Amino acid sequence: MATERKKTLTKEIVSQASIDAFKKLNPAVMVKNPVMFIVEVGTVITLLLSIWPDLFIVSDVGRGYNIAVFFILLFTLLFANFAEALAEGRGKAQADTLRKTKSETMAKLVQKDGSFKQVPSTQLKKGDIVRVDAGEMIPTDGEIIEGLASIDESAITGESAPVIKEAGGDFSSVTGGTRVASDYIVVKVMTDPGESFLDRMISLVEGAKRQKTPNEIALTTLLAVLTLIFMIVIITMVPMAQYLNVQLDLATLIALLVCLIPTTIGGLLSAIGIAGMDRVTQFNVLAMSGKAVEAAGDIDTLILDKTGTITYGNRMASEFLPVKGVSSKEMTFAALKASVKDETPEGRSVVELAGKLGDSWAEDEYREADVVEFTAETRMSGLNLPGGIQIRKGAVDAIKKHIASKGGSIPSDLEEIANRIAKAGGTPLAVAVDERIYGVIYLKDTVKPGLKERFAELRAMGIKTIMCTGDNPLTAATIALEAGVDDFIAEAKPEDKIASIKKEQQEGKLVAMTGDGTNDAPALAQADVGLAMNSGTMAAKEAANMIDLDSDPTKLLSVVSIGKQLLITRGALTTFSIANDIAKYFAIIPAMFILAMPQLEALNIMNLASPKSAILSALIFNAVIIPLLIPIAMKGVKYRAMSADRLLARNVLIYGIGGVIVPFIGIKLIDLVLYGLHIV
Ligand SMILES: Nc1ncnc2c1ncn2[C@@H]1O[C@H](COP(=O)(O)OP(=O)(O)OP(=O)(O)O)[C@@H](O)[C@H]1O
Ligand SMILES: [K+]
Ligand SMILES: [Mg+2]
Repeated sequence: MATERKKTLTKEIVSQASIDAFKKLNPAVMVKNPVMFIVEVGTVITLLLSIWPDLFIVSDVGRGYNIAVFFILLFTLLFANFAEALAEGRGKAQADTLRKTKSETMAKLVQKDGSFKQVPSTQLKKGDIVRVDAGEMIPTDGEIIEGLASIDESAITGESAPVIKEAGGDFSSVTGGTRVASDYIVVKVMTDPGESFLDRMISLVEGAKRQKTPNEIALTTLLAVLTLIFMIVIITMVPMAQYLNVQLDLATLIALLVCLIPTTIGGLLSAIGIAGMDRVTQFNVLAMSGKAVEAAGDIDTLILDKTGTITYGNRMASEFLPVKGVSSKEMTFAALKASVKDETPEGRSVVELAGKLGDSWAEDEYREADVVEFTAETRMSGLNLPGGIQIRKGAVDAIKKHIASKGGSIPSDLEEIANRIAKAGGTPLAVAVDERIYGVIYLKDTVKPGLKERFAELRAMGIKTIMCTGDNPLTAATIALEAGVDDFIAEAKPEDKIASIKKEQQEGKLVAMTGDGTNDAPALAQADVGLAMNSGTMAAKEAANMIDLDSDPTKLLSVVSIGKQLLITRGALTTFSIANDIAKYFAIIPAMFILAMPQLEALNIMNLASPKSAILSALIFNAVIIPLLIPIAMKGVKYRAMSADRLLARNVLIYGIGGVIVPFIGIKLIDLVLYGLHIV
């Protein structure tokens, strides 16, 4: 499981990011980031001043100073753009690989008369029927309507072991770009050109449609307001300086402004978000939005579907258990009759087991029968024969109700047999012909390994796990115990799954849901974080805002950590950035005004070489801190499982106090170097 894709930063990614850093200087792109846009405006003005030093007002600072400020500002912009481009780089590289998978294939379109016509895969529309044989690539997304095959999904999941897919049930969806390894399948196309899973995956990993999350928008607004406030502060300094007879030329004012506005977080903000999304992808989880990843960081409750999520979901008939007074043979035949037209994997497994026990059926006998298909609502399936005979199998309580409504009696040992199966974690299905119950089918399923430990970790993070299943309470209790969830809800219909999510949400909790079935789709859509298993149905995958390519429900643990890490990283670097700006203020102002106001000497703890040196040193520090923080922005601040309050206190301490101290040291060092080299 959990195959972590190891794709580190390659030389190509770094060199591409260097080129992109220049491309991103385009003001139309830049304007989306107000803080850095102000820096860009300042850069342009200092460029003009480098050419015509007296363009706006007569100044005696000299061309060299203007040129120095211009270059430092330009590098500030390039460093910020580089951070963003680097964060985007891995996704872009991955998108290129996926695009190769998408290369044009020919598909065998099934015609009305049953013959095939070769058409390019890009021309397939919703509703088309195609046949795919062993060795061929599945041309686009769809659902298997005939056949059973092993599918190599490595192109998408990176997992080399093939998976079995078959018509009917929760394992019938196939993805374009994967390959049929053995046998053949007939597939009904479910997406129009350009809307396939692979298309969505490509635009996701390359961040083409990346939207700012509400948190990011709020922070961007805050940063813009801070920028405005600092602009006012700088403008009011002009009359003050005039009064004190201190010369404040334009380049100095721009440099001061850039030092004071939150350029560090302004420059790294989008890189932090993109890197967070990318880290989720490295865990083989596709997140449809950054908002979902952030929500994962704050999840209180996790609701899980049982079959196909906690268990593997290949519920197979393993035994037929007749009630008293019914022979084994009669029971087997009743189970077979109830399942001959049931196309779900459960139904087919009953037919298979009956076959092994020597029973078979004649197609003709059931030609006229009405099929009663299984639904999660009725929790029954079966046949209505022409003579009026009703054959049913289904959840024991559902069959009991059905029999009671027909005036039949319940065999005395039914409960005991069903409970025995349920206590072993199996699913009992009662079988009835008209008003008589014949016995119970024992459906076996296997719990996925390693869940208990992972659920315990979620518990340590303060996340409650609830299993929600359509199965009976006894089976649910057994599986819940085996899997180690905190709580369970049994005999749940699709609307009960939604209701349980809404209930938690109304208590102000953020809810995650993992599921795989079509009946989970509404709940996946309702949850704040909906994680669909890749093994599941198309409907589930479409409703969810995340898909786990490894179909491992505990993957949510990793997503939660990444979400928390993303929120913490953003908070930590914002704290650091603002603390930095305040420190810079105290470094520069005394140095600038010391000659005019010797009383400031007490504040001049840095003792910088000259006002110019103070400004240039602060500006250089302001620029280089961005690339120095890129690793933290990309990797994220390490998340430790501790209470939110303690975590906050810890980060304010490290990044707040660090943010004040680091610039003092950094600026002093740069000042010493500039002075030592006789630059200022
Ligand atoms: N083919 C079938 N025919 C008749 N009854 C079935 C069939 N498959 C399942 N059932 C019964 O219906 C119940 C609900 O099945 P379903 O697969 O919808 O569960 P669910 O709501 O998805 O929950 P989970 O997947 O967690 O078990 C099962 O527990 C079983 O008793
Ligand atoms: K700054
Ligand atoms: Mg299910």
